[in-house]
Amino acid sequence: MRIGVSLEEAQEMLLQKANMVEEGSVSLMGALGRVLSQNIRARENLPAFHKSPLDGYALIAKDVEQAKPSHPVALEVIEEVRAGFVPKQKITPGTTIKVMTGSPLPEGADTVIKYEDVKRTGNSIYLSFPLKPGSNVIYAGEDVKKDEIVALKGTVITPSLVGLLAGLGIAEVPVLRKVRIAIISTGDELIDPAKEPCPGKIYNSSLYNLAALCGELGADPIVMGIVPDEKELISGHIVKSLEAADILITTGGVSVGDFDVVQDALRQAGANMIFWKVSMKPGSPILAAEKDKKIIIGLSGNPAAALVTFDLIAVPVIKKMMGLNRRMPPRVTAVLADNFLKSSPQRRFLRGKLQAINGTHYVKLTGEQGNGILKSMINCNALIDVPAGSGPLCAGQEISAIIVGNISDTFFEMEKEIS
Ligand SMILES: Nc1nc2c(c(=O)[nH]1)N[C@H]1C(S)=C(S)[C@@H](COP(=O)(O)OP(=O)(O)OC[C@H]3O[C@@H](n4cnc5c(N)ncnc54)[C@H](O)[C@@H]3O)O[C@H]1N2
Ligand code: MOO
Repeated sequence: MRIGVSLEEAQEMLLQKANMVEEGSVSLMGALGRVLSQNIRARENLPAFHKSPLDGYALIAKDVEQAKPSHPVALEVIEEVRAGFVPKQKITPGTTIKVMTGSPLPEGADTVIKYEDVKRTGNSIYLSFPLKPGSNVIYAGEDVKKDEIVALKGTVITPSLVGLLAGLGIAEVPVLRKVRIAIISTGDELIDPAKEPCPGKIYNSSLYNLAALCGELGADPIVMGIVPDEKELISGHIVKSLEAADILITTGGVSVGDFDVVQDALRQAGANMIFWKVSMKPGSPILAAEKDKKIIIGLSGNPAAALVTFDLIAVPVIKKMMGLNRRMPPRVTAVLADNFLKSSPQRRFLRGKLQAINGTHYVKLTGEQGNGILKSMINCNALIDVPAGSGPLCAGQEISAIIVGNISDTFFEMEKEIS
């Protein structure tokens, strides 16, 4: 076991060990938010056939090249075709077919003119101006060409992709199975928020917060509940969790107190320790272990510390298991909007809100920064990365921040394929 690693070493060690879950498929209606396990290639052109974008008449442009108001050109209407039906006849010189918006372009036609621009008398229409060949035609493959890759494996299925796949006639989508994440909260002091308050006890906030974060990521949280600070009990829950889940997250009991027994419980459960303690604040006592190729991350009990380390260390691991190409949170350079008067002997992450004001990125602190403060996690979308050895920070200075949560990270980086 390594004791006292950098954040980047911790991330790298766990990413190397994380395994992607298996591939499956899902029907298109349930595909939103899932991760593609294969590139999606169009089997057909979209649209599949040339069609009319107007209610009008399909014709051969050459037939009307001499049309003028003083010498209108007449064409014979030989058929009418509605959207959803195929013309039975072919257009030959001197003829036209009445079409509706979305109708297939009749064979032989190269142009469409709208109803309002012709005069109809009986079975004839009269045009008083010429049209360029190809006017008012939607061509087959104009949107997507047959065999074109429309979505990359390792990306999340968005509502617009669901729409595009439907347009391409793809009803079953290859995706990775949802990652199952077991969550255990350790601590004699914890009670569920549904229980009556009790002297000395506190409500278990982290379990709810972490389960919500797992759900937001697109994973399935398996809530194992509260386990008292007893090695045997925790060890039993670790074994049970790993039978049901792909990865286990615990909170509490990772420091040096008499009842911080998670490390012993992991050993008793047969897990091998990977690291303990990361040089950062908050969340430094975090530990990681492995059993049967499954990763266990023990977050510190302090709620904000647990959440910050979950974002920075657990999320990239979970994203790799989910099959996502982009695992690491994006980083931005921004201007600090507030003073932060404490020095930072150790590397520190401050909770902030990234905003763009008149084209400049600013990060405003979201409130008190104590390791148990929950309120400043609300509205936190960025963690300011304060290097070890920094003095007080002043409003207006340039800082580096890591984007967390569900701000679309496509905003920060171009998508590329990872094979
Ligand atoms: N002698 C030392 N004491 C501590 C050190 C140290 O280096 N030497 N490190 C401190 C730091 S830093 C942290 S962080 C904490 C981490 O401790 P644990 O991971 O063992 O966490 P607990 O003691 O179990 O809990 C800490 C705190 O958080 C509350 N808590 C725990 N779980 C939850 C939950 N699910 N929901 C809400 N609140 C929770 C718990 O009641 C404690 O107040 O250790 C320091 N101590
Ligand atoms: O990890 Mo603790 O939250 O550094 O104070």
